[in-house]
Amino acid sequence: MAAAPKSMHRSSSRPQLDVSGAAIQGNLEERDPSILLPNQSDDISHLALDIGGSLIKLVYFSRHADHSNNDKRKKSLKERLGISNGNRRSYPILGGRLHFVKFETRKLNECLDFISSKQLHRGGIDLHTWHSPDDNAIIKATGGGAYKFADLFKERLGVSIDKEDEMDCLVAGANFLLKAIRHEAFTHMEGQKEFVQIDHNDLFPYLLVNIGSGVSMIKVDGDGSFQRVSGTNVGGGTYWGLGRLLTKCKSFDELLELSQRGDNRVIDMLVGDIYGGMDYSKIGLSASTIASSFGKTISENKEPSDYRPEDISLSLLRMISYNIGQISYLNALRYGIKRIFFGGFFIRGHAYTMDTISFAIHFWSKGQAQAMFLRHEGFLGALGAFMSYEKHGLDDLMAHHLVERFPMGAPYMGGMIHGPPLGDLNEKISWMEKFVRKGTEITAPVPMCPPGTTGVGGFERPSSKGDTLRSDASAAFNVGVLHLVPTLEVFPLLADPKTYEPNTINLSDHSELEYWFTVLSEHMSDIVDKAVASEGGTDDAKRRGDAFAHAFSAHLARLMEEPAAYGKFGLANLLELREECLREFQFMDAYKTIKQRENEASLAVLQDLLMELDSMSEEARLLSLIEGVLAANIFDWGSCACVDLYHKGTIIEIYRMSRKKMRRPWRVDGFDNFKERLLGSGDEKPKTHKRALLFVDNSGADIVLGMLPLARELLRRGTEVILVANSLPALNDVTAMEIPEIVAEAAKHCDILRKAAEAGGLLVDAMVNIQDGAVENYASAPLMVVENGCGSPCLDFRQVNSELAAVAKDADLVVLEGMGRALHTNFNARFKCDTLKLAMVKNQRLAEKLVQGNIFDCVCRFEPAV
Ligand SMILES: CC(C)(COP(=O)(O)O)[C@@H](O)C(=O)NCCC(=O)O
Ligand SMILES: [Mn+2]
Repeated sequence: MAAAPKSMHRSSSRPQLDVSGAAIQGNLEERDPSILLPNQSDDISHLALDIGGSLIKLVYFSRHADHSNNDKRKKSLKERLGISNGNRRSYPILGGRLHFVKFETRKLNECLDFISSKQLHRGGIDLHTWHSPDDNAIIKATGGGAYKFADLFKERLGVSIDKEDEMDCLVAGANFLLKAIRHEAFTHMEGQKEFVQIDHNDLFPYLLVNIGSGVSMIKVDGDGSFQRVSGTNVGGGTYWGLGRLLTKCKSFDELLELSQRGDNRVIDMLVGDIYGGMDYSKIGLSASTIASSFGKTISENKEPSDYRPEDISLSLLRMISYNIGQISYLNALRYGIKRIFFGGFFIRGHAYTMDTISFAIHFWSKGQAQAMFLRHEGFLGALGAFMSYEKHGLDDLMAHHLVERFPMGAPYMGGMIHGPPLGDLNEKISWMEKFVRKGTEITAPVPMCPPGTTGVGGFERPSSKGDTLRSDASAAFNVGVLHLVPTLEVFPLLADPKTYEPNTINLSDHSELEYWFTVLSEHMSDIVDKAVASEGGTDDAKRRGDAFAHAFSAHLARLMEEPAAYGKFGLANLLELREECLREFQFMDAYKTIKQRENEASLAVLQDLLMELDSMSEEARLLSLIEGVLAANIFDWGSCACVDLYHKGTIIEIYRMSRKKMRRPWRVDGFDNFKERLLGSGDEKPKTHKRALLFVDNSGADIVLGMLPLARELLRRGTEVILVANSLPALNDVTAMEIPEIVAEAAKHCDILRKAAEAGGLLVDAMVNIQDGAVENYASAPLMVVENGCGSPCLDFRQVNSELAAVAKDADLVVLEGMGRALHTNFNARFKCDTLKLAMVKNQRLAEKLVQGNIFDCVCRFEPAV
C-alpha cells in the first residue's frame, strides 16, 4: 500500500548537473524565483573550504529535487482547507543538506579526490543568477591553505579559489550557528556538558575566542560587525611546540592523549607546596591551586628526562588553558561582555581542556561570566566561507527548519574519510563490514561509567584518567548532516514554544540511558527480522539488515560512551535515529506486511463494533470509544512486552482481552472532564469543537477500531476532523499516505464516515467530479488527513509540517494518541486548545516512573485550553 515517497529516492550515482529543460518556476516577476531542473535527478551542491595547517574543513550543500508538489491528494486538500501556496510557493530557503567533512591537510589529495568524485566543484553554481558551471568555476575558501594550494586546485580541479578573510569567516560561521541551530552552544564544567538555548534577540555582544596556533579574541556586535580586541601568542601552537620539545610526541592528539594520564602536581608548584600543605585561605587560594606552572622543577635536582611526558603534557595544557581563560575574562570585563564562546583547533572537543578554560572563567569572574563551546566549532571558518557566497540560500534559516541526522559511514560521518569516498549503498555496506571487522571501535559495548569529573574546582588532577581521548576521526561523529527542510514550522498551538521540551525522559541521566540502550539492543533482532522479511528475505536484504544492526549498535555504543555526543538527545531522538538508520539501509517500511494484515483483520470486525456503539446512549458510547482507543493501543510492535503477547493470540482475541481488562479509574483518568466538555453537565449545552486534530498512532486495530470510531463520533457531533499521521513509516505506525485507503474501506460500512470522507476529499475517486467550492454543499463535517512531517514514533512540536501548522490555526481540540506521542514526548506539553492525551503504557519502568503504575495501565489526560 505504501509506496516510498519520491523524495526518498536512492542516491547512488555521481551527481551530474543536468540543466536541460531548466525553467523558472512560478512568478517571473519575483525577485528570487526558484529554478526547476526537471531533468536533474541528483544533488546540486555548493562547496566551501577552510584549509588550515593541520586540517581541511569542508562544508557542502546538496539539494535534492523536490517532487512533492505533484501530489494530487495534497493539492485537493490544500484547496479544501484554503491553504494557499501563494505567499510561500517559493521558499526563500533552499531545501537540501549541509554536510561537514574533514581531511588532514597532509592528505590534500584525498580531499581533492573527494571533491572531484562528488563533483562538488562543478556545483559552485548560483541557482539564482543561473551561472552554469564552466571553466571559471570558483570555490570559496579561507585559511592559509587557500593561498598555499590555490594553484593545485586549479591544476587538479580546474577551479579558482576565491579567498575569504579568516576572521570574517569565523564570525559569520559563529553567528549562523548560534542563530540557526537550537542547541549549538554548551557549557562544560567538571565533566558535564550542558546545552544552552541562546536567545536570538539577546546574542550580541559576545566574545569569540579562537584558539588556533595563536589566539584571537574578537568582540562580535552583530552580523558582519566585529573587532579583534585582543589575542595572545600563547596558544595551541605553543602547547604543541613546547610539548614536542619536552615529550617527543609525534602529534598534537598524542600529546593531548598523554595529558589524560598526567599528574601536574609533580611539576607545578602548588599553594600547598609553599604553605606546607595548607590553604592560603586569607586570599581564597586552596592548597591545590597552582601557584607557579612548572615551578616545582626549579627546586629539584632532576633532569628533564626524569619527568614523565604525561605530567609535562598536563602541566602545559593547564598552563596554557588557564592563561587563555584569564586573558579572555579580562577582555570580557573590559567590554562588559557576559558570554564568551571558545573555538579553534586547540579545543577539539577535549573535555579536560574545556573544563580548565571554564574553570578559569568561572574563577576569575566569580561566576559572572560563562565559557561556552560550540558543537560545530571546527567548522566555523568553512561555514563562514560558505556564507560568503552571494546567494547561499541560508539567510532566513531558523532552528525549526533544520533537522540533524547522523548517517553512518564515511564520507557521511562529518569527519575524517576512511578510505575512498563512497559512491552508493553497496560501497557503504562494504565499508561498514570492513570497518567493523577491522576494529571493534564502533560495535564493542562500551563500559558504562558516569562521565569523569575534574575534581574540586578543576584544580585537582583529572579523575577521567584512563579514559581514552577520542581521536579526531571518531569525535567527528559529533557532527551530523544538517537537513534543511523549509516546510517545517513550529506548531502554532503550543502554549509556550520557548519553554517547550518534547522529551519526557531525560537521557542525560545515565541509568535511563543504560535502560533504554538495553531495551533497544534487545529489540534489535526482532526489528532486523521484520525489516529483512519486508524486503522478501533476499541475500541483499539480509546484508542490509546486518549493516543496519551494526550501524545502530554503533550509534548506541557511541551514545553510551558520551551521552551528549549528538547534541541534546532524548528518547524521541533515539527512537527516530533507529528509523533513520533503517531508511539509511533502504528499509523503507519494515512492518509493511504486518500493517496490511492487521488493517484487514480489524476492518473485518469494524461494522460489528460500530453497530454495538450505535446501540448505546451518548454517555456510554463516549466511554466505550475512549476505552476502545486505549485498548487498541496495545498493538505496538515497538514494545517488547506486546511483541511477546502477539505469540499468544490473534489480533481480535488480544483486542477483546484488552477491552475486557479496561477498568476505571485508569491510572490517569480525566475522562469525566472530557465528557463534561463534550456533553456538558446538567442543562448546560457546551459549544461543539470546530476542528479536531487527531494525532493517530498505530495501524490495524489502533486506527481502525480505536481512532476512526472516535473521529466518527466527533464528525457526527459536527466537528471537522483532521487525522494527523506520520509522513514516513516508523514501526507499525500508520502513515498519512495509508489512511485514505483505510478510510475508504471503513466508509463502505458507515455512512457517517463516507460522507465526511467525501466532504474532506479523501475518497479521491468519489470526488473526481466535484468542482472547487462545492464543499459547502456537503451536510457532513469533513474528515481529512494531514501528514505531520516526521518519520518517528514520537513527535516534536517544534518541527511539524507547514500544512499541519496551517490547519492547526483553526483547531480547538487536539487528541494525542500512543505512548510515543503522548508519553515519551508531550506528556508535559501544554497547548492553547483543549487537549486529550490517550495511551496505554506498555513498559513497566515507564509506568512506574511516569504514573507510579504498572505495565498496561492507561492514561487519559484531559487538559482544557491554556
Ligand atoms: C516505540 C514505542 C514508543 C511505540 O509506542 P506507541 O507510540 O505505538 O504507543 C513503544 O513501543 C516503546 O517505547 N517501546 C520500547 C519499550 C519497550 O519495549 O518496552
Ligand atoms: Mn506507534
